[in-house]
Amino acid sequence: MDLRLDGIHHSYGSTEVLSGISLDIPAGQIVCLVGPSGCGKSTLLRFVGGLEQPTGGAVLQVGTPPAGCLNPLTYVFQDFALLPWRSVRGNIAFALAPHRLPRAEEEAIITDVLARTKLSDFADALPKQISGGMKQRVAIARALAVRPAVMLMDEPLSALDSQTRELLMDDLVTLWTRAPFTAVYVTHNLSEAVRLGHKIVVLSRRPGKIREVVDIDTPLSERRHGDPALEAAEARLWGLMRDEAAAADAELLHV
Ligand SMILES: Nc1ncnc2c1ncn2[C@@H]1O[C@H](COP(=O)(O)OP(=O)(O)OP(=O)(O)O)[C@@H](O)[C@H]1O
Repeated sequence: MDLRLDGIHHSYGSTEVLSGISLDIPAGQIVCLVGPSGCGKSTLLRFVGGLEQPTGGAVLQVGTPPAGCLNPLTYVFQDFALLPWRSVRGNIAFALAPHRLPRAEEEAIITDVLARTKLSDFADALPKQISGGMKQRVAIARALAVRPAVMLMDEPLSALDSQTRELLMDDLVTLWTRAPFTAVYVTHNLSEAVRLGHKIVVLSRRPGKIREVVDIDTPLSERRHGDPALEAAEARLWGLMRDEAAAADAELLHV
C-alpha cells in the first residue's frame, strides 16, 4: 500500500503551519522528513496517521495493506511510550490484544518480533530493567507486531546517546533488509536521514512547504558511517536547510 499526500494545507488559528504538501510514499521505502524546528514535521505525521485532520487536502491510501496487516498505520515515538508495569512481551501483547487472535498465533507473532529485534532473552524484563536502546527496540517490535502497511516514526532515536543511535540505525537497516517495511521518519538529524532514507523530503520553515526531495540510491545495507557519498548528501541537505534553520531559531528567540 502506498500513501499519497495530496495538497495538504493546515493552519492552527491564524498560524499557517503547512502549505501545499503533495508527496508519494511508496511501499517498501523509508521516507524521511527533515526541516527547521517548528516547520510542521510532527503535524504532518499526525495527519498521515489520522490523529488529526488537515484544514485542506487529503492523505490517500493507494492499494491494499499487506497480507496479515492488523493495523495499517502505527507509530513509534521518541519517548518509547511503553507501559512500565508490563514486561517486554506484555507490551507487545498489549498492541495485539484488540485483534483477539488465537493464542498460538499471538505467541508466534511475539516470538517472531522479539527475535527480529534481538529481544528474545529479555521477553520477561520490565521497561525499567532495560536500556534506552532496548526500550526503543521494544517499541519497534510492538509496531512490527501489527504488520503495519506504514510505520510512522517521530524522532525515534532522538532520546538516545550517539552510540546507541548508531547501533539502532544498524538494527533498522537489518530489519528493513530482511523484510522491507514502509516508514515515514521524522528527524532533526541529517546523518540519520542519509543512513536510513530512500527519499529525504526537505521542508521549508513554517509554513512548511516541500523545498526539495532528495533520493538516495545506495542500498541501505551498503551505507556506512563516514561514507563520502553520504557525507556529500548530508552536506547538500544542510546547504538547503542552513539559512532557514538559523531563521527559525531566531524566530523562536522572539516568541
Ligand atoms: N495542537 C497545536 N495547536 C496549536 N499549534 C500547534 C499545535 N501543534 C503544533 N503547533 C504549532 O505548529 C507548528 C509546527 O509544529 P510541529 O511540532 O509540527 O513542528 P516540527 O517541525 O515537528 O517541530 P520540531 O522540529 O521543533 O519538533 C509549531 O509552530 C507549533 O507550535
